[in-house]
Amino acid sequence: MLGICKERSELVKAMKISILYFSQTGNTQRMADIVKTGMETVPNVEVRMFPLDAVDDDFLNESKAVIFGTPTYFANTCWQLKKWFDESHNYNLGGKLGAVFATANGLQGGFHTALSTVIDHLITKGMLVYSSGTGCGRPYIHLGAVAVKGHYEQGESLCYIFGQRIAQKASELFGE
Ligand SMILES: Cc1cc2nc3c(=O)[nH]c(=O)nc-3n(C[C@H](O)[C@H](O)[C@H](O)COP(=O)(O)O)c2cc1C
Repeated sequence: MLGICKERSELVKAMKISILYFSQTGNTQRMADIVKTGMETVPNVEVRMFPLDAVDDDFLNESKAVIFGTPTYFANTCWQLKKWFDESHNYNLGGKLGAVFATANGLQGGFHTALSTVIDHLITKGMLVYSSGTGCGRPYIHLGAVAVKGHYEQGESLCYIFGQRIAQKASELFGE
C-alpha cells in the first residue's frame, strides 16, 4: 500500500513557485532564501528564486504562485520593482497567487507603504493576493512578512512561516 502511494506521489508534478526580488545589499535576498526554505517544507512544490534581472520567463509563466521581495526605498517599494511591474506585460501573472515581503532599516521607515504598493500592482495584474493575514493565528502577517534591521531574527522566523503558509495556500488552490 505504501509503495503504491509513493509511486502515485512521484507521478504528481511538482507545482512551480517563483520568488522574485530586488536586493542591492543582500538583506532581501537573504529573506527570499528563508521564504524559499519555508515553502519547501510543503510537499510537491518546486521553488526557484530570481533576482529581477535574471528571471526565467518559462518558469515564471508556469508558476502557480509568485512571491515578490522588495527593500523599502523612501517609504515605498524600490524603483527597480516598480519598473519591473511597468514592463512586465509579457508575463502572464493573472490568476496566480501573489504575495509580498519587504526589508527595511527602521520600524518607522515606511515598509507598510512598500508592501501595499506591491499589493496594488499584484491586484492590477489580476493576481490573487494572499498574506495569511490574521487568518492563520499567530504570528499575524498583516500585509506581508517584514524583516527590519535590528529585528532580523524575528523577520527570519516570520519569513519562514510566511513561506510555508503561502506554499500551503497555493497547494490548496492549485495542487493536483
Ligand atoms: C535608496 C535607499 C532608500 C532607502 N529608504 C529607506 C526607507 O525609506 N525606509 C527604511 O526603513 N529603509 C530604507 N532603506 C534601507 C533599505 O530598505 C534596507 O537596507 C533594505 O534591507 C535593503 O535591502 P537589500 O539589502 O536587499 O538591498 C533605503 C535604502 C536605500 C539604498
